[in-house]
Amino acid sequence: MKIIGLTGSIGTGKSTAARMLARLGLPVHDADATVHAMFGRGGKAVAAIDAAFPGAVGDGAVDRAVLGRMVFGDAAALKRLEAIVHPLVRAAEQDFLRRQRRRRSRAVVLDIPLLFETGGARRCDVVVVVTCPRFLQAQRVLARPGMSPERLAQIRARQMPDAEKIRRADIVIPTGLGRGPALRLLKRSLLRGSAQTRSEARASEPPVFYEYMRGRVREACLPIGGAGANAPAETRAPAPFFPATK
Ligand SMILES: CC(C)(COP(=O)(O)OP(=O)(O)OC[C@H]1O[C@@H](n2cnc3c(N)ncnc32)[C@H](O)[C@@H]1O)[C@@H](O)C(=O)NCCC(=O)NCCS
Ligand SMILES: Nc1ncnc2c1ncn2[C@@H]1O[C@H](COP(=O)(O)OP(=O)(O)OP(=O)(O)O)[C@@H](O)[C@H]1O
Repeated sequence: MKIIGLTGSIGTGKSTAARMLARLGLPVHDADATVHAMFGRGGKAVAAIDAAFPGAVGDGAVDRAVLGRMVFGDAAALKRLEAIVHPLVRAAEQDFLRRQRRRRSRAVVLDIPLLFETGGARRCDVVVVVTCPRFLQAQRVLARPGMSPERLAQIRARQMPDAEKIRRADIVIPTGLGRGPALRLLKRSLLRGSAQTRSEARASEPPVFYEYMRGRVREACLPIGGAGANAPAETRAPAPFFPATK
């Protein structure tokens, strides 16, 4: 059974890509969703979070907004949280892999935001990284309720830089070109990649990926507007702006 790792920085399009892959018939394990489930009422992590982060649990469930405020700006607190959560996520992932092996699935997807940071790439046959330009990432994330430029900066500081993820990737999927192109690229490279070794997957990548990895395509994205003069500077497209493929 081929294990396809799917990762990318905050707001770069992991969940969207994972949904596309699920619709294509691949079983997907979503690490974020696992965390969210174990934080719900009766969830496996609630008691441990209550003990370690007083005030983060209310009505029998973890309040993720409150917990997020406690940890994203505090490296030591985040480490304590990860020490509680990551082993539980890993156990759930192993259950998933066992179930899929029993069902004789040929390929599965592990959607893990911190795949590289936690050494998870070693467990995968192929690693797919989704990416989009920084300003577009900021537009997407800052459109979420409760998000602020400060929170985004804190989370970015806790994640491996995009350029390093792209360097380590076997397959890179730019998501700034829209859903159609992302889906086409996923189909083309992954459905083949799921039956391939890592080096074969690298060799079969369409040229745009190589260009992207060499830094020759500065921003693979369509000129999407939306960030007006009063929007935070980081959400504005850098000028001059070149659409993909140059
Ligand atoms: C702090 C928590 C409660 C905030 O929950 P909330 O629903 O507000 O945010 P969400 O989970 O959707 O994450 C928002 C963004 O932060 C990123 N993020 C989450 N945890 C981490 C982390 N430990 N390090 C870096 N980035 C992180 C996510 O990948 C996502 O891009 C939650 O993210 C959490 O429990 N994180 C620790 C567990 C963890 O490491 N999860 C990552 C997948 S295993
Ligand atoms: N290929 C794409 N084309 C256009 N928009 C996209 C694409 N992929 C993602 N988006 C948009 O970007 C936003 C973030 O996407 P998504 O939630 O999939 O990111 P994520 O990486 O899972 O985020 P997080 O790390 O916070 O969980 C969403 O509004 C989504 O609709």
